[in-house]
Formats: sequence, structure tokens, C-alpha cells
Amino acid sequence: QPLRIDVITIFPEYLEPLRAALLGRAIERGLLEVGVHDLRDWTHDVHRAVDDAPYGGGPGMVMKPQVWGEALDDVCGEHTRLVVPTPAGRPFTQETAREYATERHLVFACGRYEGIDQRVMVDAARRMPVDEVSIGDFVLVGGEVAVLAMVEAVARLLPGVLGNPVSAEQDSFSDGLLEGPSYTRPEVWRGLTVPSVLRSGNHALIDRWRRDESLARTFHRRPDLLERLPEGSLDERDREV
Ligand SMILES: N#Cc1c(-c2ccc3cc[nH]c3c2)n[nH]c1N
Repeated sequence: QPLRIDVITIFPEYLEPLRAALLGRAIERGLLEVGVHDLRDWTHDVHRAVDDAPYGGGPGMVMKPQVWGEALDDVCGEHTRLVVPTPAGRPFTQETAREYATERHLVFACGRYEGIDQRVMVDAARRMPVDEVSIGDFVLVGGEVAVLAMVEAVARLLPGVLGNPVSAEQDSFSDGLLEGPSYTRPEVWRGLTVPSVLRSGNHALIDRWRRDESLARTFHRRPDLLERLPEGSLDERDREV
């Protein structure tokens, strides 16, 4: 059955974009299920408080464990992987997205303020796999934008979501390299031309040119990716680029 994704947040409206465009259509077609929940539905006080001052002092507020505990008790099930976006998380990469696309149920816990009381993740890990992940080395104000990015990265890998499934294989990072430049009509635009090899019709030459462009771009923009390539990824000719 389709992957089910649940998101718990104090700003459910932040997740509305999941209902639009390609992802919205995939949900309508039953290719995946998405539920969004307001964390405040699990509060019991008149102020619907979800945060409190940090033990040990310091700036900002911390999200209360009790509210999160009750929300996760209701939303998580026996096949759930809990994903908690945080700047202090392990890097979320294309490999992570591929792993998540094979799961049955993902629950994303969106923090705000200075984050969620750590005991929430410790308690959840008693019953299910828990991943604390980061989408990049920059600081956001909450987890919602990270969840939008992760859900899109995962959903596009699900069968039937992308019109053209081959592109998911050929996208950047699938062979460990960055995608090279792309071009379309017109042939000349503001005095700028399209590389002639792309109009040659010689597909062996075109594939070679694209590979060279990928290698060169990766070398200049992300040399770290070249270090991580599996053994034997680069042939003699590649090394000359
Ligand atoms: N993932 C991720 C994040 C975040 C993030 C996630 C959750 C909260 C909750 C309060 N502030 C947050 C920032 N910032 N930068 C990233 N790459």
C-alpha cells in the first residue's frame, strides 16, 4: 500500500504546498497519503501552551515533552519511522530520500523555538526508529520548510509520481556527480549559442560531452563529492577531464 506521511506542526498551513502541483496530484491519485496535524490539538490548557523555559537557562523556549508525547502516541504506529528535522541532525541526502521512499509510514515532527525536549526523541526511540536530520548547513526558524523539502525529495522517487521515471535516476547525485548544463530552443538567444555537439545527433558524443560537463562542474563546485565516489566510478578518460 502507498507510503503514508504524517506531519505534526504548530503551523499546519505551512504544509499546504504539499497539496499543490505534482505532489497534490500524486496524493489525489493515491500514490501516497499525507496527513497534517496541529500539535496544539494535544494541549489541555486554555492557553494551548506547547513551549516552556529551558532548564539551565539561555535564550528562547523549548517545546514541552508532554504535548509531543501524546501527539506521537496517537499519530505513530507499529511501522513508523519518526523523522525530526534539526540543524543538529545528520545530513539528509539523496541516499536518505531513497531509504525513506521504501518506508511504510513516516512521521515528521516539526520543531519550533529552540527545539523539542530531547526526552521526546529518547522515549520514541524505545518503540520506533528515530532520525534527527538536517537539510543543510544553514539555520531555519522551524522544521516545516525542511519537511517540505524532504517530502518532495522522497515523493518524487515513488512509482508513478514523476511523469518520466528515468529522470529520477539521471538527476544530480544519482551517479554521485552534479548535473551538467541544459539547453533548449532558440539556438541563439541574446547572442548566446547552444554547444554544437548537442545538435550533432551523435548520441555517443553527446553522452560523453555531458559526462565531461558533469565531472568538470562537480570538480569546480563540489570537489567533496568526487572524494566520496564509489571505487571504480571514474575511468581513465574521466580523470583527464
Ligand atoms: N532540518 C533542519 C534545519 C533547521 C531547523 C529545523 C528545526 C527547527 C526547530 C527550530 N528551529 C529549527 C531549525 N535549520 N536548518 C536546518 N537545516
